[in-house]
Amino acid sequence: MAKVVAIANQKGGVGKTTTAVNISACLSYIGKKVLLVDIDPQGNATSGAGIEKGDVDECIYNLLVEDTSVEQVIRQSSVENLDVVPSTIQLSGAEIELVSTISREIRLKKALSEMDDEYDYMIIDCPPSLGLLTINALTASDSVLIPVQCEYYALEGLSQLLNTIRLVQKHLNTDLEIEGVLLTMLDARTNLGIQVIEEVKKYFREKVFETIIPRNIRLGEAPSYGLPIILYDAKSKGAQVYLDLAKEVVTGG
Ligand SMILES: Nc1ncnc2c1ncn2[C@@H]1O[C@H](COP(=O)(O)OP(=O)(O)OP(=O)(O)O)[C@@H](O)[C@H]1O
Ligand SMILES: [Mg+2]
Repeated sequence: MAKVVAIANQKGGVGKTTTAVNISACLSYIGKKVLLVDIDPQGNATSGAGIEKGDVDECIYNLLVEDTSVEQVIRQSSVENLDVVPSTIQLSGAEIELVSTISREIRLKKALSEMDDEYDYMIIDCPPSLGLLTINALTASDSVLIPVQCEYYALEGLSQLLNTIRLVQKHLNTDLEIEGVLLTMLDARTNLGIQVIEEVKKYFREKVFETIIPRNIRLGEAPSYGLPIILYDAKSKGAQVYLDLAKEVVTGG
């Protein structure tokens, strides 16, 4: 049985995709079979995992809206043991098209359950919104990992996210848990970063991952080569911290 983890925060640019791609690659690196599911129309996780979006015929859109089987959509990535359900800009229309679809919130869950025995982990990269795509991700997941950027206003918007998680728990997925809160893009040279860490820990307590992701130039560069950090620069700080995070997730940290 695969463990399904959604990477979600409706705030843009907090490190969701960087985390989804790199935790997926690091889980594969330590021997797990992983499916990275891109449910963001921007398709950044797709290209970050080395898949050329222009070459994708059938993507997650077809799976959500047209009942295409997940097997038909899955692609191999540049990493051994890591497969991808790609997304393209086509998905941007899905939210509106799904509105009139029967069981619109459980489309992804149904599709992924077909592949449940094939993988150890499924990691879902969510878009920066709390619409039907993110609801589909939360409904399909066992847990949600929340990246929070170490900057001023870090906690802003999190109450809306927690509210959405509670609604999903109540109506669609009673078993959904919070995997943890991940602090990202820490600039250790500033006091602000330290303050944000304290603030987030005060609020989320033991739910905060021990691993903190620093700002690391190599992490920012890797996507333009279509490579996860563990392949782009295995010796970098970025590779080390995402490997630590993957281990924390596996051991239940
Ligand atoms: N730890 C890091 N160090 C340096 N750059 C980073 C780090 N994490 C993310 N970035 C860069 O910051 C930008 C935003 O990160 P990312 O795309 O992962 O965020 P996101 O939450 O997925 O954004 P969106 O909400 O648009 O989907 C990207 O250019 C990424 O390469
Ligand atoms: Mg993203």
